[in-house]
Amino acid sequence: MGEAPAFFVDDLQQVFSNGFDPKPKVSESETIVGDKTYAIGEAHEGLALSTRIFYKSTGEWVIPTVLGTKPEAGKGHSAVLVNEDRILIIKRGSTPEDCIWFLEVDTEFVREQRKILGTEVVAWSRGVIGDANKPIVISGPSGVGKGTLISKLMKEFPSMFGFSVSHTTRAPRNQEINGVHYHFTERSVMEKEIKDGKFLEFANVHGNLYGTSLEAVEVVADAGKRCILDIDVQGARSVRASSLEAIFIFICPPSFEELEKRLRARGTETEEQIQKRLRNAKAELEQGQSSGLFDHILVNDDLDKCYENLKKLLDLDGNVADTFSKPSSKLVELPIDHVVLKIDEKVVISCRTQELEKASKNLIVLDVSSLKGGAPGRTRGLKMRDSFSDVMNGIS
Ligand SMILES: Nc1nc2c(ncn2[C@@H]2O[C@H](COP(=O)(O)OP(=O)(O)O)[C@@H](O)[C@H]2O)c(=O)[nH]1
Ligand SMILES: Nc1ncnc2c1ncn2[C@@H]1O[C@H](COP(=O)(O)OP(=O)(O)O)[C@@H](O)[C@H]1O
Repeated sequence: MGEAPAFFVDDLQQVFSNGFDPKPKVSESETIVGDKTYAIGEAHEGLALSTRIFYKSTGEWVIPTVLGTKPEAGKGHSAVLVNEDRILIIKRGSTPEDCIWFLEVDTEFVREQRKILGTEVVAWSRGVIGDANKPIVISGPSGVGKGTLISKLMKEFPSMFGFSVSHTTRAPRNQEINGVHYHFTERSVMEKEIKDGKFLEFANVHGNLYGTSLEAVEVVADAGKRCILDIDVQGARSVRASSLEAIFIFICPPSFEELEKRLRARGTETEEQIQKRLRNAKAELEQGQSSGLFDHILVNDDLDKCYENLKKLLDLDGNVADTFSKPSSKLVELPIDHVVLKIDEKVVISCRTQELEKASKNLIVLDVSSLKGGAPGRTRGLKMRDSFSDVMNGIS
């Protein structure tokens, strides 16, 4: 049988009596991960959960850079370390959509961000039961028709898809709206935000800085929609290395001449900019088609045909209606009072009840063996069972 590595503490101020944090916490949990102790605190209902780390070897407290949307404090929480790389937070008496969170402390994404930022880093993501639809990354050379295809998809399925609005330092084109097509930004501002860990990925493209903020992806996920990212090949590579689990699609032109024709016909760039985009297109086409980075390659010759193929690979062919896809699996409803225990790959949540005979009916079992992705936004793949026999059958 297993261990209970996490505990729940009320009125903890006396535990941290070293003067580091004079403000009394409503509650705070501590989770030990190797040499570090992660203290997650709730000061007041509605405020974001706070995180600080105690280094046993040096006896120091450190405030990390916290990435992602933080959960709001409520009526306390339980914390349990899973897979050695993330802390599962179960909020007491919270709504089904808001009760399961992960604080990533040593995932690939966090390790990567630690290298980039040169600071201690943790990242929040919300736990999702089952496998919600993966985000879609679309890449391809300038002028190939990415924007056109994405617009068609968003127009036909407005409730299903949401566009990740990138930041860029390039000037807006005539029809482009700030906050809709891009967040048009000063380079110095964007560089500062990159340093502050606000970006999932960024790249220099055609002489300008482009990047996907964590928020851009989270806003779409929070609206319950499937996120579409229009980013270059370098960006696709960064996303592939991150823990955002996505489908990667590369769009090719039927020929280089046709690409040049489309770019000129669009009439949005100067001759110098067109030349730069065409030079870059050669490298992008080589990398996109040969790197194994992309799951699918689509040739955009006839627009309608290409659009049909895009829909086919997203399982949208046939009579798929534009419906808001609610998570199909059952959501967790937790009473305020519960106890959490980790047994192998299962987290058992025992909801307290007065009547002993009902005890077995008040167990919720979360299977954390196949978690996918993570920050930014969502950790998918949590499985849930809700009877005692399931626990016994699942754990030998
Ligand atoms: N890495 C990265 N690339 C981006 C991002 N947003 C846009 N891009 C890419 O930047 C390139 C230039 O985009 P844009 O200036 O809109 O020109 P267009 O491709 O000719 O329409 C395209 O390859 C986009 O896919 C982003 O957030 N990150
Ligand atoms: N299959 C196609 N055949 C002909 N023209 C196309 C096709 N797809 C897109 N276009 C046109 O090519 C130009 C570039 O398309 P756009 O969507 O802006 O490309 P991207 O976003 O990849 O830079 C636009 O003027 C668009 O109307």
